[in-house]
Amino acid sequence: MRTLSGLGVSAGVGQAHALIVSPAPGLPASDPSQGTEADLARVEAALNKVADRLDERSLHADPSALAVLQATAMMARDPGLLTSVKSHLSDGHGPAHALWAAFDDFCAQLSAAGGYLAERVTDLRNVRDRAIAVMQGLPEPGIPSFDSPVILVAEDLAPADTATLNPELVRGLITAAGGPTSHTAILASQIGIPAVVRCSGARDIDDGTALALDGVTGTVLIEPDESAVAELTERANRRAEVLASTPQGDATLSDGERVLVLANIGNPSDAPAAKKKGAEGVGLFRTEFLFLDRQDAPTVAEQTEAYATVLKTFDESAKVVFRTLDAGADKPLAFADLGPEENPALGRRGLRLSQVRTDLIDAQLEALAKAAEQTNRDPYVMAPMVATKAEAKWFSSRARAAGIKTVGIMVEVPSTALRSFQVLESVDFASIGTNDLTQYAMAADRLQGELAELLTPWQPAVIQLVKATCDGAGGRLIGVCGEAAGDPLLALVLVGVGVRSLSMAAGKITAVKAALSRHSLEQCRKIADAALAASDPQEARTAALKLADPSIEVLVS
Ligand SMILES: C=C(OP(=O)(O)O)C(=O)O
Ligand SMILES: [Mg+2]
Repeated sequence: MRTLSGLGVSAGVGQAHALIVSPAPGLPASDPSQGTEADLARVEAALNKVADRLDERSLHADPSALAVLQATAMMARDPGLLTSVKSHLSDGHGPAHALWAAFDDFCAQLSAAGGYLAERVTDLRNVRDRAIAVMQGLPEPGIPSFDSPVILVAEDLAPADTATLNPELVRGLITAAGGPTSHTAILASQIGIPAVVRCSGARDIDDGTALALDGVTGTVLIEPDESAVAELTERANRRAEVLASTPQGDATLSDGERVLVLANIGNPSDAPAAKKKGAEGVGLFRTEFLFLDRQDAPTVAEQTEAYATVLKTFDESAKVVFRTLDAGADKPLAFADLGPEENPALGRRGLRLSQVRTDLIDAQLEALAKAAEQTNRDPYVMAPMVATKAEAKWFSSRARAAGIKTVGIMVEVPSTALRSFQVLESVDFASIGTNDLTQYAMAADRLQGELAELLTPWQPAVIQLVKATCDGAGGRLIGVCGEAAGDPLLALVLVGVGVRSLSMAAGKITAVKAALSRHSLEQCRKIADAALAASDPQEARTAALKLADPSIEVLVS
C-alpha cells in the first residue's frame, strides 16, 4: 500500500478502482489555412457547436450544475475570443493554432489575476480542447463510459464533466491540478462526491488500481489493505460526529468567550451560501474581484449594488468587512497598471496603488457609503497593505470624509504588526492577512510553490507578529482573514494571542467552530504559548496538538 496526499475539497470517504480520464487531443501537427475568412468561420462554428452542446447538457443538469454549464457555454461564445483568433490568423497561424493562441492569451490573463479567477483557466482550456476536437472531427474529450463504481483520476476535470456525474457510480475524484475554489471542487461537494485535488502523485496512478480516498484530509491510499480503509472510514465517521455535535449558531469558546466566525467572499453571490454554512458575517470581501478581468472600473452604481447586496444578506448588527481595492502584484488590473516593476509584491500594490489612483478609491468609498445609506447598515471598510501610521491615517481620513463610520486596515506587513500601537491609532479595527504577512515575514514569494515550507502561517515568527498586533491594539477588535483562520488548530492559537474574529472560506466554518467550542480561553492561551515557544512550524503544530482536546485531532490531520 502507498499513500499520496493532496488537498481534500469535498468531504467523504470513497473506495473503488481507478478510471483514468485521458487527456485532450492537443494541437494537430497539420493545420492548413483556407484563408482568414474561411478559417475564422470554421473556428466560430466549432466554438458555437461546443456552446450548443454545453447548453444542451445543461437542460438535463440540476440547478448548480446548470449554472456552471451555462457559464462555460458563455466562455465559448465570448466575442473577445473571436477577435483574438482573428488577430492570430492574420499573424499567419492556421485555424487550430490561432484558436489555441487566443485561449492561451485569455488563460494568461486569468492566471495573472490569481485566486478564484486563475482557477477558471481549467474551464477555458476545456472549451479549447472541445473546440479543437470538433475542428478535427474527433469526439469531444471527456470521461470514458463505465457502469460499475469508479474513482476518476485526471490531470484536471472539466466542470462540464463533473457537473453530470452520478455519485452512485463515481465514488471519488482525484486530480493532479485544480484548487479549492475550482469548479471541480465546488461541484463535487455540491453533488456529494469525495474529492482530492492537487495530488501530484495522481499522474502515476494506473487505470484499474484499487484506491481509497478521504476528501477532507486529502489522503489517497493506493492498493489499500482492508484495515487501512477501515481506519480511514472510522476517522471520517468520528470527524462527522464531532462536527454534528458542535452547537449551531454564534461561535463561543467553552467558557462562553465570543469569537466571531466570518466568511471570506469574492463575489456578492457567495454571501448567501456563506451564511448557510454558518458565517455570522463577512470578514473579508475581496472587492477587487469586481474589478478584475474588465477593461474599465465598475461604476459607482454597479459597486453600490454589489456592496448593498452583501450587506443585506446578513443581520443589521453583523460585521461585514469590505477591503478596498487590492490590486497589483498577484492581482494586476488592466485599467490601473502603473507600469512594470522589478518586484511587484514589494511594489505599488494595495493601498500604494490607491494613493496614486485616488479616482478609484474615492469611487469605491462613495459606493460603500451609498450602500450603507441604502441598507441602513454600518459596513466595516479596510485598506490592504498598510505599512505605516501615515498610510493608515491617509486612508482613515479619506474613508471618514466619504462618510464611512467604521474604518480599519489590514495587517499584512511586519512593520504594521510590530508598531500596531501607533499604526492603529487612527482606525477602529484591524484584520491580519496572514497570507501576505507570512510572505513578508519570511521573505518568500507566496506564488512560489517550492517555498511552501517557509510559507506556512505556523511559522513561530508569524504567530509572534499576530501577537504583537493584538498586544498593541489598545482594545480594538483584531481579526484574521488569511488562510490561517480556517485551520481549526491554528485558530485556537490565534484566539490565544488575542484574535477575536476569524474569517475563512465558508467550507471551513463548521470545523473551526467545533474546535473553538471545545476549548476555553485559558486553554487557547496555553496552546498559543506552546506554539510560540517552538522553534519551527512542525514543532509549533505538534506542541499545539498535544495540548488541544483529543477530539479535534480528526479535524486537523
Ligand atoms: C487575506 C489576505 O489577502 P489576500 O490573500 O487577498 O492577499 C492575506 O494576505 O492574508
Ligand atoms: Mg493580502
